[in-house]
Amino acid sequence: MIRLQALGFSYNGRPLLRQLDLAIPAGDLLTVMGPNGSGKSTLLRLLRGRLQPQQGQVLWPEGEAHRLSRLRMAQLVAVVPQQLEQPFGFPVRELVAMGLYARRRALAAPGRRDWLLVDEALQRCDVGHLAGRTCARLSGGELQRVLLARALVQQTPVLLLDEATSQLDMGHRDRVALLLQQLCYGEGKTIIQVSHDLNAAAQLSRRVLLLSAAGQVLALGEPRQVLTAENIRRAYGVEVEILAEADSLRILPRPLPAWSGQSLSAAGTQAGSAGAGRSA
Ligand SMILES: Nc1ncnc2c1ncn2[C@@H]1O[C@H](COP(=O)(O)OP(=O)(O)OP(=O)(O)O)[C@@H](O)[C@H]1O
Repeated sequence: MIRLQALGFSYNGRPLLRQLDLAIPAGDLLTVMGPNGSGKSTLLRLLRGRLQPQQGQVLWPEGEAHRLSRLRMAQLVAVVPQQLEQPFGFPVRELVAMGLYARRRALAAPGRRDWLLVDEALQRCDVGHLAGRTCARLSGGELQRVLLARALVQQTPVLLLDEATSQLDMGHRDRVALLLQQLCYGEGKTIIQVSHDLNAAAQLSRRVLLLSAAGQVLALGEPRQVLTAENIRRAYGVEVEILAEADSLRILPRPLPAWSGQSLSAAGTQAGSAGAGRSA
């Protein structure tokens, strides 16, 4: 169980997350959603102790997140980032093997069992055929699957994904969605993901946390309770149609308005003006 208690955070005095209370039980599949700049990635950084809360706490069973060592945190949580900060010259198989280091005491070369683990993760993420390629030459979607494989090799109880499937084609997105469900519902991992994909969140998640543009909690709960037309309008300032059936929830965006010569500011489509809706 991870607990956020009255969590608050500001950048340069500009408040972002405020009074956030949240309990994340083991085995949760929580999707964090909200407009650009609402604090989703910041929340993930606070969760893994890379940022220190200015108010409140982020509590893991082992202690406050920002007080845990990097090694301890790497044994608890594997992160799939949006992208690599720098292009990597490593071969794919070696990058994935880096996920092993949180579990190994010495800097010894990986053994046979380690490489089996690496190859299994490569297969699960459908990047086995890329094992010998250089990371710097991968496409965006290929690299995202390689980074997911690295996270699997880390064998942590918790996975954090920051828009980790944003560059996948439809086929790979479905495949990774199934893999995430298997990891969570079949293998008991806790998954906390940031996503802009309302439909994937609706199908996959146990719970959704929807933030407002100002970084406050608009709604938290099961997808059906959170992903309502009203909440989506308040968060993003867009109109959607919700098709709710017994075993599925589909969110259909209304067609884009035709451009009729108005300026963007007059169209009022910015998420920052969430709640105002479209004036066009
Ligand atoms: N190091 C920083 N210093 C100052 N401001 C920052 C810093 N990092 C992020 N911000 C600002 O804080 C806000 C929240 O950023 P964050 O990356 O958490 O948003 P997000 O919800 O993940 O957005 P997106 O959907 O665009 O990925 C943004 O306005 C961003 O510009």
